[in-house]
Amino acid sequence: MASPPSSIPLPSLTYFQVHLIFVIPPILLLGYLYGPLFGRRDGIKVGWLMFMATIWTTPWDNWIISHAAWTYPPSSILFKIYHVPVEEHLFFILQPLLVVLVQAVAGVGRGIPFAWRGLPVMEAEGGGGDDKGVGGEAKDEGEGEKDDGPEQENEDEDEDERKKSIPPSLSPTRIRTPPTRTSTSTRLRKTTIQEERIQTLPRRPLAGLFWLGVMTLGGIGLFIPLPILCDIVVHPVTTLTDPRNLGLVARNLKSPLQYQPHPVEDRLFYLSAILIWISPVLALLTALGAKVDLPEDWIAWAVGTGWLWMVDTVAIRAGAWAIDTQGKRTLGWVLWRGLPVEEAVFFAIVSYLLVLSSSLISHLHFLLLLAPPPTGGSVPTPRCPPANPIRHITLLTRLALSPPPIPRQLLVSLESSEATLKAGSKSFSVAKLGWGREMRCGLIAVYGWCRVTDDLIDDDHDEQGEVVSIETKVKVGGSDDEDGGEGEARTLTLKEIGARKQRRLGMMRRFLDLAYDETTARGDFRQLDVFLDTQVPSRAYSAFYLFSRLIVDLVPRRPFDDLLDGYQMDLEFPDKREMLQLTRIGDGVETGDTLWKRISPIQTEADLVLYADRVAGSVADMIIHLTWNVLTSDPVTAGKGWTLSPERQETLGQGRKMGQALQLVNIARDVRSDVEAIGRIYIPMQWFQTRSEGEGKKQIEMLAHRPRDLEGPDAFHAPSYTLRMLRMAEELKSASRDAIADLPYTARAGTRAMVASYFEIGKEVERRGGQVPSLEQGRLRVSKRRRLGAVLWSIWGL
Ligand SMILES: CC(C)=CCC/C(C)=C/CC/C(C)=C/CC/C(C)=C/COP(=O)(O)OP(=O)(O)O
Repeated sequence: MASPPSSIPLPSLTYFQVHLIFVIPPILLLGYLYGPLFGRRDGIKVGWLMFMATIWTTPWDNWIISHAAWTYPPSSILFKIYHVPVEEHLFFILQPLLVVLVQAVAGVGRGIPFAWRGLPVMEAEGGGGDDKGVGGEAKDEGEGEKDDGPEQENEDEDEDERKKSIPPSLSPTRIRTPPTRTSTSTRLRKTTIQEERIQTLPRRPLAGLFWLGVMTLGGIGLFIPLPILCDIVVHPVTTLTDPRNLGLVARNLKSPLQYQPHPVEDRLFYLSAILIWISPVLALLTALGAKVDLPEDWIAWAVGTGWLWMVDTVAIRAGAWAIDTQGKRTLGWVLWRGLPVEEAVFFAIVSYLLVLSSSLISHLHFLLLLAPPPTGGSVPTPRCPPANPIRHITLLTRLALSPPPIPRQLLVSLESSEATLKAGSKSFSVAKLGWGREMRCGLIAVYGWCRVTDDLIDDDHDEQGEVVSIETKVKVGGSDDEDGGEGEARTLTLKEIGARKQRRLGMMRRFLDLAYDETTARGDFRQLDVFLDTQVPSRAYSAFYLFSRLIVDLVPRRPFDDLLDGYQMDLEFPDKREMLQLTRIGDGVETGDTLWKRISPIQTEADLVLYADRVAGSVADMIIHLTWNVLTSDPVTAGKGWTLSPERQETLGQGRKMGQALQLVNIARDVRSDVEAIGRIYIPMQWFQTRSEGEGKKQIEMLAHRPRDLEGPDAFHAPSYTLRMLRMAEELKSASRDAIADLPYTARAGTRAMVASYFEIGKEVERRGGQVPSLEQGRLRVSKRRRLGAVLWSIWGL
């Protein structure tokens, strides 16, 4: 272990210079990187750790220095407060900042900030009116089935799809039980299982005891000097009865503050002092359940420890401070190049404590989001902890002392929704980097629901974008059928497919009714859970469940209704075959007003903006509500009727415009592929009508019937439409961009990232002169690298 200190001389450094050269620059760099995400939760966490480090360490540090375990050349320091140099006090503050920032940067993509798989499931409680999900009455189910029977029958084909689309590690998102004759009991059982709860912060008494043991060892090392300890091992009786030894130990035990080290040597002094000082805190935190178990925790520990070892080595060798290596107060062992073992232990164990505390605080912040403790009244605890540090810490302490168990399904749903989004939305998976953890979690819930509902309405195409619903075999029946049979394969007619979509839309509206129902708001999820179990297709289950448990308190219903109105507009388009007939204009069909109207519900630019507002302005609305409720102490709640101040109304309006802009970019990109895949033309009919006589008719015919023809006099001329749409998008974007500054600070980077990620598509369309590919030619894609570049650039406001 020991190696001789290197003989290469180092220029001498003062303590402050050590900070300036080695400690402050990495903090500034990490602070710059993480700054846009550094919010209230991080601020209070770091502030708390700095405060605790200062009050816990200052008396100890004074005591150690007064016993000369280390010393400072007078020329190395500015001044002392009692025994401790002011630069040392600065260290108490900088070290937590450094370690927490490394952990935050290393874990920036992390969703759930603790490992939970493998934790035991608590026993499901039965009965009760609150969030137990058990005992859904047969009556409720019967009613649900009566209303929605046909939908359920047709949804069974979804089960196979679900299995394909969800990564095996995350399956099952919904726990299925084998089909039985008595479907009611099956469903009740399913509901029971889904409410299994997990204590994510189980107490760790053994770990606590371990650290108490270490503390005891520290005590022994401190109060019984090493020479006496060695004598005890060799001659226990004589040593333990020697009055001189007993006198020294007894005196120190009696008045620890007047502690007298062994006059000649006390080589265990510094090491024991470290252990006795830090172990009680570690014992308390680990007993409460704190754990260092995620990769980023270990990265932060390793980087923090390694860096500070390096800094310490350099500082000692440059004479900024000196550790007693003569064997009076230390073991005199050197780990490497002049770093005493005690210093190595000190930095390793302090970094460990910091990582442990920091991950515990993140854990508590997350519990506050998923399961806020009741306030006593009917008002739920805000999901954003208070800005006032005392109230903030008090709330976290309350949670640490009685951590709420979390429904297992909530954690499963969060992970599976994130995985679905990762596979389904390129823009989102890159843009989410700009958001802090709690917001990202809300976004996954909101965005996941929008995504799966959109898929349920639009599932005319499969993963590869191939049309599957026209003239295709759709299996009806399956494992959930009453008779448990496999069901017969048969072809659904277009009419049936249309009717199925309408039923799904109806199902979504009924879901919103139940989710925002007063009973649910009071925490009684029974009716809702029966609905989830019986009416929601399996592949959509996680997203609906997540919505019901997380979103209802954070986002009002209105934007979701808007979204469904947008879907309704989608359903007003003719089906593909009809569209192809209607657009066979050249075959002698006259394009009277009614014909244009039958081709698309989007007749004018205003209709297009209305559509974009419903399907994407609404998403902006949801996100903005999330930011207010997750990131500020001034939440917008159901209790206050979701009322907004005029300033917030203005921001919301601007935000919706931004959503519209992003949707227009999306539509521009997909003008050809939408026609091929789902038979829809989102270009306002007016744009065709106002072209020269015959030209508009020809253009729409070309688009509908030969979307793959990119060039030639008879090809659809996409740029005249796509570039026009992009201009509209650009105008909306410029009008609303400044409003991003009115969002909460830590929402700005994420919003900019979203905008940048989606607008990269627009830039690509423009770069191609407005020409967009058809489905067969491959969807226009922006490489992940380019998106990432745009997102990172926008996050730092560059
Ligand atoms: C300006 C202010 C105050 C706020 C802005 C508020 C925000 C974040 C607006 C953005 C809202 C948003 C993300 C709308 C969705 C737009 C859209 C085109 C969605 C299509 O998404 P996907 O289908 O997932 O796209 P890809 O699959 O192509 O990635």
